[in-house]
Amino acid sequence: MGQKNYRLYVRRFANNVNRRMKHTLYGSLVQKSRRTLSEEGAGTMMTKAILDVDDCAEGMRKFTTELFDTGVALLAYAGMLLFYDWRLALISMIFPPVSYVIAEKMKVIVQRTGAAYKEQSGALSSATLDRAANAVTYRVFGCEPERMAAYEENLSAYERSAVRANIWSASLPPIYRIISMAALVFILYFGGRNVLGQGWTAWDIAAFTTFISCFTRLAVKSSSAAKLFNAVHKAQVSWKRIRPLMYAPETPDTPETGVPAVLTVQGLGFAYPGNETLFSDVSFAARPGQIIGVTGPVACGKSSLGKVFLCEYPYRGSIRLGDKELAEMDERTRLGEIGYLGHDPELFNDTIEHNILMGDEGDAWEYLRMVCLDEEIREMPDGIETLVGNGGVRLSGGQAQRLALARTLCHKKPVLILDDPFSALDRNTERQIFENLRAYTTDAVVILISHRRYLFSELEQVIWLNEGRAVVGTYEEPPIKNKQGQEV
Ligand SMILES: Nc1ncnc2c1ncn2[C@@H]1O[C@H](COP(=O)(O)OP(=O)(O)OP(=O)(O)O)[C@@H](O)[C@H]1O
Repeated sequence: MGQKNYRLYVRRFANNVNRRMKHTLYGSLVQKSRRTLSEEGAGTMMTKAILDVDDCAEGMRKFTTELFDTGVALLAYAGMLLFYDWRLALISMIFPPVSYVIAEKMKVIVQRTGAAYKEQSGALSSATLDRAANAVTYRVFGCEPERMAAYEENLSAYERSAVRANIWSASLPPIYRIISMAALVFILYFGGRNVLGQGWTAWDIAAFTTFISCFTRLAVKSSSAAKLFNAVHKAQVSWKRIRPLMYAPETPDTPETGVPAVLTVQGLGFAYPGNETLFSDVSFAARPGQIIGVTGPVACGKSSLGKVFLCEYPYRGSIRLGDKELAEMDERTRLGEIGYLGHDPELFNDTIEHNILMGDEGDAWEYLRMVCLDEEIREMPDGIETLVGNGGVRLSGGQAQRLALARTLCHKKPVLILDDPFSALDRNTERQIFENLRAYTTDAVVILISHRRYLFSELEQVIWLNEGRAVVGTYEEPPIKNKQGQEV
């Protein structure tokens, strides 16, 4: 009973450790930049890291349980054997360590096949995510058979690596046990001689059977010790791999929102690392309540100008909020100053309400009204409790876009960067939301990036970007010309 409780507690403890480690892991993966995640392959990274956490927790559990079970029992059995016939005991006890040494040598193969299996398992997760996310595109463009073949290849590679890894990890323990048990041949021979009175010690049949029984238990126990070493070693290797990810996220969930201040941009220039300058010498100032338009031809750098405010890459010149330089703020302060809505609505698979409030208290309807989405949501059978699906797949493009805007407005910051928030909307809806936006952001600077300009005549300032140059003025000012002298 006590033994059962002990095991139960250890298992519970290991489960808690596993859960906490995964919590930390998700936290630290979420903190990684979008660049790192896409370079390393989010699916592969997640799968490998999760399997590593499982191995660590399992190694720890086995170590804690078996150390008590196996260690104490082994000592007791060894003592008994030595008591009955120390010479025969020493001969018999050579075999279990031999099986350890062999297990140690074979570990390389077990680990190599195990690592290959994890690698394939990660690749399969990425391929599955890719197929699920792009299924419609593949069907529409008729690439389904090729993608299917590529997926099948991944699946076969996964099966092969799983079989290989399992064969090694499942077939070796019985072999170790056979090696440990090989000592029985000696026990039968020398023990028989003891019973006949010709051996090292005088035994009766009871001593003989007790010796065999003790040795059998010792061999069985020592094979669990070999398994234990394997599990602990596996845990060590896994721990080494995930250790860099095992730090608690530094950024708290909800940074405090900064106070409204004048935004002053001076001589701003930007280039992606290793690329040519995208734009330079952008200067403007904006007071809370102003909406600044950013426009220009395709790929001129509009979105990049918006992302500069996220400080993912260094910029030239200066962006000041009040008297504070953006690049010099710590991450937490900056998150409290800058709100950002990119092209991708980045909705998560939860209810409409949760997608807006993101765990905060508040009335989500207020923001749904602001983005003219309230009536459509009211007509849905589950209303504000409707689950939007991964990435908002159960909503139309325009609904997803407005929902993302509602979320950004719900978490208003002194500077709001909105990258093409109206691209999927009709003109009337766009105008209505624009008016609501203006009324709601009297205490914030809004940077409105868009290639649709008919609302721009109502903006205080417009930044025209083209071929690396920027002109800051109003909508009425003549547009800048490109290198061929044509108007943009
Ligand atoms: N992460 C990046 N690394 C390197 N170059 C990039 C990166 N992101 C964008 N670019 C390049 O920067 C240029 C400007 O891209 P950006 O998305 O800012 O343009 P845009 O004006 O917003 O375009 P659109 O009107 O199509 O939305 C493009 O040539 C693009 O290829």
